[in-house]
Amino acid sequence: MNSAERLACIRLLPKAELHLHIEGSLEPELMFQLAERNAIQLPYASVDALRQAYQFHNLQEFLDLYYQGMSVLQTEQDFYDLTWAYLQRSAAEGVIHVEIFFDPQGHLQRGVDFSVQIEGIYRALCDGETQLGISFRLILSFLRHLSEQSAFETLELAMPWLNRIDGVGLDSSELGHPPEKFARVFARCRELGLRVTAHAGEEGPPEYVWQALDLLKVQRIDHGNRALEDEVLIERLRNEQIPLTVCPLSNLKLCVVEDMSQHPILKLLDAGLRVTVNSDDPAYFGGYLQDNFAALLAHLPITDAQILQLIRNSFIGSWLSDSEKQACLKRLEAAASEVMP
Ligand SMILES: Nc1ncnc2[nH]cnc12
Ligand SMILES: [Zn+2]
Repeated sequence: MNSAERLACIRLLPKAELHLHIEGSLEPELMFQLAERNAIQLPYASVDALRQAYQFHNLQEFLDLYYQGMSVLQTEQDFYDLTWAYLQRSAAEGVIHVEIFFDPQGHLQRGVDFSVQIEGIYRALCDGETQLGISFRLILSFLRHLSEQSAFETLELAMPWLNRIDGVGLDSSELGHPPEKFARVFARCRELGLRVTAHAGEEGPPEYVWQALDLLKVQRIDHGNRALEDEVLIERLRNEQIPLTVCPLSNLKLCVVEDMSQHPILKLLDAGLRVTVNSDDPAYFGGYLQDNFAALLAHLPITDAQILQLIRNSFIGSWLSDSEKQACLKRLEAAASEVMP
């Protein structure tokens, strides 16, 4: 099979996405529409001019535009439209389960209530479940460049909504904001029965991955690329089968890797780690899940068996119940035996 045929097969396989910032799925076209609807002036003349600006040399340069972009999200309907657009795209790519982050502090700082955010996102997720057959988990992500106190205040605001929130994450500027800064917040979240994950080892050193595991007691690591610099850490991740939510196009756009042919995903997989493929901020990084697989196929000697393992891992590493995982894996194997015999 050539790459186009293999990609067509991948599209037909049921998949899960575990690392997706809903604000990072805000396409320039929708950003302009929402800006007009809310009478907000964007500092770009056109959709094309905005897309042109998406050239980043590091995480911070991206984050500056990401926070600026989300300023158009004002009403419950805006959050609904954003989430619904992501779910429709994902359904078209064979995604059947999503675990998405939202960044409440990025909206609270602009005066948008927690209730506005979660009502819109959650209504779209429920519609996605009934109309598109996509199950979901929702993850509240704390911004690590803000204080521990701000994270605690955000958690307080989330308390009335905990029945809709499955877990918490940690994102934003990694360097200089080690996981240990949030050890007490995460301890409280775990006490509340929330699942926990954290971005670590994207730009930050292996030490941040250790801290995420030992101090935050995370069940997953978002990114984790730099774990490869520490053999003992790799052994720990392998022994405990900690899922890594790897994001190839994100890593390329943020210069975490120089070239897709140098992406460490196959090394991580060959080391026996529970690696998954994800799109992170697809509107900013050049594509959704399918585009990430396309990039891997185009630049790495990835086998069908490795592709299947990555997709299996997306269900195994998810926060679905064991019986839900088994059902998804069964669906995957049935589809695989038809399209990838
Ligand atoms: N890739 C990323 N790393 C850290 N914080 C983020 N927020 C949105 N995308 C992010
Ligand atoms: Zn991320």
